[in-house]
Amino acid sequence: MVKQTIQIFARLKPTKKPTAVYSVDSEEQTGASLEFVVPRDLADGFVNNKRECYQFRFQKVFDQSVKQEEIFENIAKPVADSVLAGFNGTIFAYGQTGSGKTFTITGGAERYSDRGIIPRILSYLYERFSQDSSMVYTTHISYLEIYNEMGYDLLDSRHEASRLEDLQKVMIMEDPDQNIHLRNLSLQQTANEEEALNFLFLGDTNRMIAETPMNQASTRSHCIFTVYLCRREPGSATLRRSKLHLVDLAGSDRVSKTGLNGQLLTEAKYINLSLHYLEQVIIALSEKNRSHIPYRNSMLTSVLRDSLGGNCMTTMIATMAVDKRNLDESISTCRFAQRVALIKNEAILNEELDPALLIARLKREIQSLKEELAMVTGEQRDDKLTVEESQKLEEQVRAFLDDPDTDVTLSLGPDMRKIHYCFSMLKKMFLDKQSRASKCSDAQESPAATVSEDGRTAEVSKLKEMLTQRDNEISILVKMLKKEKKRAQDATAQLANITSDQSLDSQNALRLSTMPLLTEGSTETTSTSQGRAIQYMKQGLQLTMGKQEAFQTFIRDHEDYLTIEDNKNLLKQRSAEAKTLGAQLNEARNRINELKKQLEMRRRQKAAHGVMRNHTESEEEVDPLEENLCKHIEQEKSAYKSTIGRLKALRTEIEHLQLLLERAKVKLQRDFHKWWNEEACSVQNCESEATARCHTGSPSETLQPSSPGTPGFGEPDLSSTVREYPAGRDPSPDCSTSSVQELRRFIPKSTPPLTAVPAWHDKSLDGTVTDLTPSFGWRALSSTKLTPSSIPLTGDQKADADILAFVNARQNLLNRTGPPQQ
Ligand SMILES: Nc1ncnc2c1ncn2[C@@H]1O[C@H](COP(=O)(O)OP(=O)(O)OP(=O)(O)O)[C@@H](O)[C@H]1O
Repeated sequence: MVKQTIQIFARLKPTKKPTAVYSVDSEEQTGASLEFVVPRDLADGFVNNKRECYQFRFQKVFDQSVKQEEIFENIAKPVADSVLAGFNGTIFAYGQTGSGKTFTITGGAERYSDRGIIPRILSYLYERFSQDSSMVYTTHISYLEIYNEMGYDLLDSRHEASRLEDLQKVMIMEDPDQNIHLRNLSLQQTANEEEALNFLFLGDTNRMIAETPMNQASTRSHCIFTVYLCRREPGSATLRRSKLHLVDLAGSDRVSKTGLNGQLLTEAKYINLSLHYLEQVIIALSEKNRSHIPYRNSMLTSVLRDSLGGNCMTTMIATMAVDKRNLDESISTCRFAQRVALIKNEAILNEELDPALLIARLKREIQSLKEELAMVTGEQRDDKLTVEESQKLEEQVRAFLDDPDTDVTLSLGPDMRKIHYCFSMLKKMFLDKQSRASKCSDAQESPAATVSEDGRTAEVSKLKEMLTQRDNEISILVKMLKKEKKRAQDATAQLANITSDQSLDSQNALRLSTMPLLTEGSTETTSTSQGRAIQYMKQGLQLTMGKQEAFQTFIRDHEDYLTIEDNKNLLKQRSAEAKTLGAQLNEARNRINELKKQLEMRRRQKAAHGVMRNHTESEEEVDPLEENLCKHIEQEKSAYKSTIGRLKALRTEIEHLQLLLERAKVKLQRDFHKWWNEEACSVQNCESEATARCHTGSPSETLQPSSPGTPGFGEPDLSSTVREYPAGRDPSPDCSTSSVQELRRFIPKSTPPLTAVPAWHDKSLDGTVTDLTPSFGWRALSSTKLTPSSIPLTGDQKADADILAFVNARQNLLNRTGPPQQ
């Protein structure tokens, strides 16, 4: 890397006009200085009139008489040499219009000796190429014009024939490494000096020229002639690429002084703007600690990015006209150059490897290494393993995996092909195993095996419902158990209190006399409810064990239980009678048949005997045996008819009993269903009340009995109360169905109860007779003023006293509190 400030040179344009007072002090070692002396009377405007002497330092100052040859030798040739060495180089000319920039960079057209830097460098480069046969040089040329911030390719063949605005614009592209690339700028390869000069001529011809008042030969565009050089040693992959920018900038004249207008003023503004950005970049580069350099502000600075503060050895030629009238512009140019001189560049040798050559070299190296390896191992290796080698490796890998010894190794030798093959095999096996495992897990989580969330929820709610039902059943059964226990205790206590057989008989008599009988009214039910009950009975098998047990207990406590049992027994009895009658009938029929046979036999014997004797005589004779037989037959027939009549009546009675039983069963089921639901509601209410008490912080955690009107086993048993409480003390205003039913056990019906035997002759057979015991329902007791005479009594003294006491107590209570709600 070469660190170097931009080299600045000054070149003064020859003039025959009166010149400003200046002096050039050239010193070999430290460079040269250019000094302008400005008389006070001449100073005005731009020039600070307080100063008379302006001194500027340059690497070298080329006075008016210096020829192009010397410029090339001193300025261009060192740059060309560095480019040949592989560094980037830039030479740019800066100065006011007509100061000799183009003359310096390109040269004058009049004399061959006026050739400028470009043709001389081209000539020099090709000369050097020819002198250095150890290297292969390749050159390309581009010629870019920047006009009004637009880039044009001066080597475009269409340039001459087209207007400037119709030409394709050169675009600036920037890669991620911030390297600038110019799209639409042609790179022309030139094999020799002549080709290169032809392109230079083409570009110069195409160069946009517009006349201005200041200088008719002046250009208002920036032109960059670039030579791309590639140097390579034959057979070597190393390349050295370098480029040389030769830049002819537009005139640096101040717009105010040039007096331009219209289109030219616009151009001047662009030129000045472009140069202004160039100045900014140069100022930024010359200042220390400036991190941002505004290269992107203009196309010129973007293209010259490498040349200004980058990887380049840059040289500036400040061209000046030393006429008195151009003194201020010359001083301005010198000041600009002084800033440029502060910019440091870091040029590096642009050496790189040719990929194609590198590949070829590596291939050769691989081949030689293979040959060496074959010599050492004694075996020739191909790129791929043979089939036998692959199979052998697979066996080795399987043996390695199957070996339970964890320290086992897989010996493959120094052959990388085998190592790679084994690794790829292991990876494949691993991936296969992974994929199998994922398939298995997918199968386990298949939709068929997954119960849907909805299904689960429904199942859970169903189970919860069943759980609640079982809880209710358990609660009801527990209550029933308690009740049964209490009854048993009461019964035991009562038995203990009974002292005489008479009282025991009285109790039994009372029990029997108050036994409710199955009446037609009690079986009253609508067809709908009956249908439901029958349906319910049909579903009896579906009852839970707890409910079935409750049902059995309920039946035992039901008011119709004894009636049903009596009717059942009666039915059995009648069935047995019918069976007996049937047997009697059969026997009578047999006897009659037997008698008929005997009679027939006797008559045949008589007939046979009559044939032998006088027929008429025989007819007149009366046979006492025959008469006796006929008489017996008649008697048997009569008895037979009588038995048939009895059997028919019995069958009718049996059918009626069956009907009664069927109705009783229906009623029983209906009552049980109703009772069960009420009990379930009661349990739930108790639980919710207990929960509410818990939540409200009630001190009582005990489950309270059901409220009046709500049936439940927690209530006092009315039947036992009636027996145990003295007259006039009504234990409870309970109006529940169970209480009424209990009451019915102890109160006889207002009309004689229909016993099973006479009932089947009654018109209740058609089932239209209404309940014959309504006056003993709760409504009758609560709303009717009963007198002892209107109350049907049992005849038993103690039972009747209990009934009257209960009725009076109930009536007294009602008088105080009013009738209870149904
Ligand atoms: N050193 C020199 N020796 C002889 N002639 C010169 C010299 N420098 C410039 N000239 C002449 O001066 C005239 C103007 O020069 P040139 O065109 O090079 O100026 P310029 O700075 O390029 O102007 P512009 O800014 O307009 O391009 C030309 O005719 C050129 O031949």
